[in-house]
Amino acid sequence: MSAGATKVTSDRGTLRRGLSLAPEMTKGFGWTLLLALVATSSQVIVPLTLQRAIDHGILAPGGVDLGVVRWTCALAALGVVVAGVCSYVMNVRLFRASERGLATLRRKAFAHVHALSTLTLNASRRGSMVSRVTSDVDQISMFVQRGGMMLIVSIGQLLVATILMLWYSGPLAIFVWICFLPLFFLLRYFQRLVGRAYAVVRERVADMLSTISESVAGAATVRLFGIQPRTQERMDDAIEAQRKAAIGAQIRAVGAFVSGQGVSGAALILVIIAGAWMGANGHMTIGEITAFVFLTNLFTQPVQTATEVLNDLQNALAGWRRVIELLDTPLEVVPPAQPQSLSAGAKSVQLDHVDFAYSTDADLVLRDVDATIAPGTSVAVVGETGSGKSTLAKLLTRLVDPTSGVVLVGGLDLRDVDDASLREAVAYLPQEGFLFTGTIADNVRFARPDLDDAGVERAFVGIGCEDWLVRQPEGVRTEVGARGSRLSAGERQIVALARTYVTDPDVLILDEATSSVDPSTDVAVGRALDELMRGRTSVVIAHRLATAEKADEVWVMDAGRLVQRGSHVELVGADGPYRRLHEGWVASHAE
Ligand SMILES: Nc1ncnc2c1ncn2[C@@H]1O[C@H](COP(=O)(O)OP(=O)(O)OP(=O)(O)O)[C@@H](O)[C@H]1O
Repeated sequence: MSAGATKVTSDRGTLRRGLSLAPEMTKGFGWTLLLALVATSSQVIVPLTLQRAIDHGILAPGGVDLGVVRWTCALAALGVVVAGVCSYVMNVRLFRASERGLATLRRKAFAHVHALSTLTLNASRRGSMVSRVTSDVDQISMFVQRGGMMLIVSIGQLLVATILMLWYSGPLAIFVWICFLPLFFLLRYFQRLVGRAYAVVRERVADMLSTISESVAGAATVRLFGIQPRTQERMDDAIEAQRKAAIGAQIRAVGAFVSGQGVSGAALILVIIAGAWMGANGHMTIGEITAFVFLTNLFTQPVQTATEVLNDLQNALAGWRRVIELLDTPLEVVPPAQPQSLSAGAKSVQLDHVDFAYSTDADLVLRDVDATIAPGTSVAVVGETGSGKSTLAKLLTRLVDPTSGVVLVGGLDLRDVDDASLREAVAYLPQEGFLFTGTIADNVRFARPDLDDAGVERAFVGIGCEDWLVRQPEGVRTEVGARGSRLSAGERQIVALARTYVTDPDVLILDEATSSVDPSTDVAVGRALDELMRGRTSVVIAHRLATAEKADEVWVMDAGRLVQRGSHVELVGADGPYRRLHEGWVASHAE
């Protein structure tokens, strides 16, 4: 997606911003950190007690002191239990906090997708949006739940191990650090390398999901046109690109991990050699050397872990960046600062010298459209394909805002109207009413959740389609299938019309269906439309002669301009584009 307004580039910036978007993730973090520290500190009790047990118990000057061995073992056991309990509680807390935070992030991302205008949604591929809300957030969750916790423990472990190593032997502790210093630089290098590789992976995953969702949504078209091989090829390419990117990133990550392991092993050997030398020269006791080897292990673990965490972290950062980019995509239709509500009752609709272009560098698709519709009257908008009819409908429903000029409903500039009030007062019916999986009643109820089955039935009576409803196998409880696939196009329209009817809007904007439906359904749809439009201010993008004839006024659009307006009878009588359009309609009917 190209529309990221604020580019967050630095890892730290991304992390800070990401966490601020999901504050639940860091809520109570202090306690979690404390638990991590207690767990880590308890772990180091083992090498400490081991040293005591060897030096003051087993190798005690006066012979084996079983008392010391006993209490040191008991202390070690206590350390292990405390470490286990703290680690358990810490994990649960971390898991809860991260899941809450991720849910918020998903919700925010999803809400933003809905708030984005249809333009942005068209421009950036929907699959990419889906991947931002799903798999990108999953990557963040993997890091926060696994890597994040490991990182906290590791840092604590590194600190505690260093302090204790310094306590036992300053020179040997410094020696261990010197052995690991090259690894820290190597890790920085790998971090950059792995980071870039994972950014590519996230993009490839998004591409793949886009391709999959498009192929699934267009499955029928693919089959009808026999383009399975081409579609399969596109899918294969997307999957292959994702596979290659993932392997490339994994190879780099494994490189980082193996370097960590190599350096850790080498350091341990060097410590044993150096320890043995120091022991031989009387600088350290056997117990201290043993404890030191344990501590070195405690030190190397986090360093190795860091290489693994790096993997998750880079993947998560790449995901986080994409989620942030989505959230930073500016809304084209900005909510009003001081929202106003539309008053109840019939409303006028006015276009005041409206120009519109789909983007700043595109040509105007509507030019100086200036007209008013009186409350309760109907307008049929006609014109050649591409003349701007649907764009006009988008402006009237505020799916987009004018480039210049004003759209007013009930005397209010739509840009000042509260969204809920606008959706209540102005209903839009697209050519293909979108139905969700569920029953007919569920779909009608979306608009009015309080409605019972009888209320839904009344809606069908209201639009004159009760005969159609009784023919459905289970009445209002008939399942419509995914996206209404069990109903015909015309039947889907009937349900969509009933859904609009129950919202009782004051203004209706509808795009008349062009798809032909069987005659009886066609009659039912026509009747429903008439019922729905009765007494309401209506704008119909008309594709049929009958609709234009019935409307109080006809608007003729041509190349983005409103070139003619008047009643059907007036316009047919005048020499102009409408008459030509009308002749075309009549001719096509006569065929
Ligand atoms: N999302 C979009 N982005 C960019 N340009 C668009 C977009 N939608 C429509 N257009 C352009 O705007 C112009 C008007 O399109 P519009 O869909 O309003 O025409 P229409 O009269 O409704 O056509 P039809 O009768 O075929 O539906 C066309 O040139 C079209 O290419």
